[in-house]
Amino acid sequence: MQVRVAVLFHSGYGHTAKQAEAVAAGAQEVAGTQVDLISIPDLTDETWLTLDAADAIIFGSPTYMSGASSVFRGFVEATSARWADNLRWRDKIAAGFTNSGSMSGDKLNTLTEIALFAAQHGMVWVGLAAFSGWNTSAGSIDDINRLGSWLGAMAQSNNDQGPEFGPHTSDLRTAEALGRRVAEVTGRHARGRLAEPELARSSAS
Ligand SMILES: Cc1cc2nc3c(=O)[nH]c(=O)nc-3n(C[C@H](O)[C@H](O)[C@H](O)COP(=O)(O)O)c2cc1C
Repeated sequence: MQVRVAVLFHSGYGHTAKQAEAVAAGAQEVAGTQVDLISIPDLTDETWLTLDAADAIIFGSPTYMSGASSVFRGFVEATSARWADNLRWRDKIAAGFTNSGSMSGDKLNTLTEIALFAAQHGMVWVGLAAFSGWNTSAGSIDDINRLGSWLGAMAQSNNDQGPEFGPHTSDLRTAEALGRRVAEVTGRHARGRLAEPELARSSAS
């Protein structure tokens, strides 16, 4: 069966867009996954329907002033019509990613914002599930999850360099890992939902 994963993001200067492309590439590696990569300024009536049809949505925003960008927040508020429609996005898989200039830069707050937003929609949150890297004497800047996040994928891009130089390659591999994981979990979730009537029949008999 095919599952649909949408990657929905904002990027003011192109760095988070690169992270979003890596998330999408990771999801695309999982057989049976259709991936739609959607930038918030490009949202149309049609791409809103793509979000409605997705089995999973992975949300991404740069960290601006300790939280999601105002463009991303505008999108969050625009989803309230879906929320009011009896939680139209209930039970979709959700995940998140963010990128900022500093190693911390308070970007955990951005992921927390995104996770709470997904919870308000009744979505099912999927974290990174990858041990933190770069935190032992033998660790390396090239480790997966070098910034040590469980909630979602974090990336860092130098403030004085354009997106041709950042985010760091290990953060892009971490983003790919998030995309892969979400696609795999979404496949399992979708297959489980398909099997529900079958399971109900066998437990009733
Ligand atoms: C308005 C603004 C606020 C920012 N606030 C933070 C911040 O709180 N923490 C941080 O580490 N970097 C901060 N930055 C740096 C950005 O997160 C960083 O440049 C990032 O790579 C931008 O991603 P983008 O190119 O996708 O827009 C800020 C940048 C801008 C423009």
